[in-house]
Amino acid sequence: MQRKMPDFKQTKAQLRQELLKVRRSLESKDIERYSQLMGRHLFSWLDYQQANRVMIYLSTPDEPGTDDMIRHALQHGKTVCVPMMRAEYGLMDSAIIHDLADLQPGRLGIRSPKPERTTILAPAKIDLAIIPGVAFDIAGGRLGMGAGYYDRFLSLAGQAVFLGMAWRFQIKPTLPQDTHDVKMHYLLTEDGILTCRGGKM
Ligand SMILES: Nc1nc2c(c(=O)[nH]1)N(C=O)[C@@H](CNc1ccc(C(=O)N[C@@H](CCC(=O)O)C(=O)O)cc1)CN2
Ligand SMILES: Nc1ncnc2c1ncn2[C@@H]1O[C@H](COP(=O)(O)OP(=O)(O)OP(=O)(O)O)[C@@H](O)[C@H]1O
Repeated sequence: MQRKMPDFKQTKAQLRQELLKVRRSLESKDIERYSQLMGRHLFSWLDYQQANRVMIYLSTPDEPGTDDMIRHALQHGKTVCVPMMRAEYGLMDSAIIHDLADLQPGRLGIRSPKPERTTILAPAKIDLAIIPGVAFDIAGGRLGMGAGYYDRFLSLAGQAVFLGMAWRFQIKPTLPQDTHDVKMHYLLTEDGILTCRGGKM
């Protein structure tokens, strides 16, 4: 007999599986087009324009692409940092990069900064964090890959505006939430930027 997960965890796991299946079925030309639109929404947003230190996730092929955002932020003189997973599962740092060439293939199919090319930025110094998700809800709730990397990390980034970034179909009215789940202030999709209920104004 299969061991039963608690209901809550099971609901999250099931939802994660369903949404990832849809995400992985997207066509690359749509991914490219929608990612470009998302870039345009971001670049014209005041919170982005005013941010000096920006943390941007390193996209996998089925996620909204962030390479153009990284290039744009670097060209505009911002300090850009990216997630660097530690050897201990569930823990990560933010590493400053100067170029997309500072990256290499990493664990879990996610690119990672080359350690010799990067320095760590304290999470408390980040102004804006652009965060991936498997799903978000309109109150800012987030469902991630299920390892708790971002929940742990963002609890240390108290200064930052949290911008969740996902395809429109990943935004749900409500998601199951744990007490440790960190809430997004805004969501970015191909349709634009949405302010989360109870988020920073
Ligand atoms: N681009 C990106 N970077 C990110 C995240 C993310 O969602 N997207 N994360 C968000 O928190 C963290 C990584 N979290 C992850 C946790 C588990 C799995 C995972 O189990 N993946 C595979 C197994 C892959 C393998 O073992 O090779 C799976 O989907 O089955 C992936 C990422 C930090 N960096
Ligand atoms: N701040 C935290 N402190 C301690 N444990 C945590 C914290 N955040 C998450 N966890 C634990 O990590 C595991 C995964 O959490 P959860 O399902 O919320 O991950 P997620 O948000 O989907 O993943 P990720 O952030 O990697 O995308 C859970 O067992 C959870 O209890």
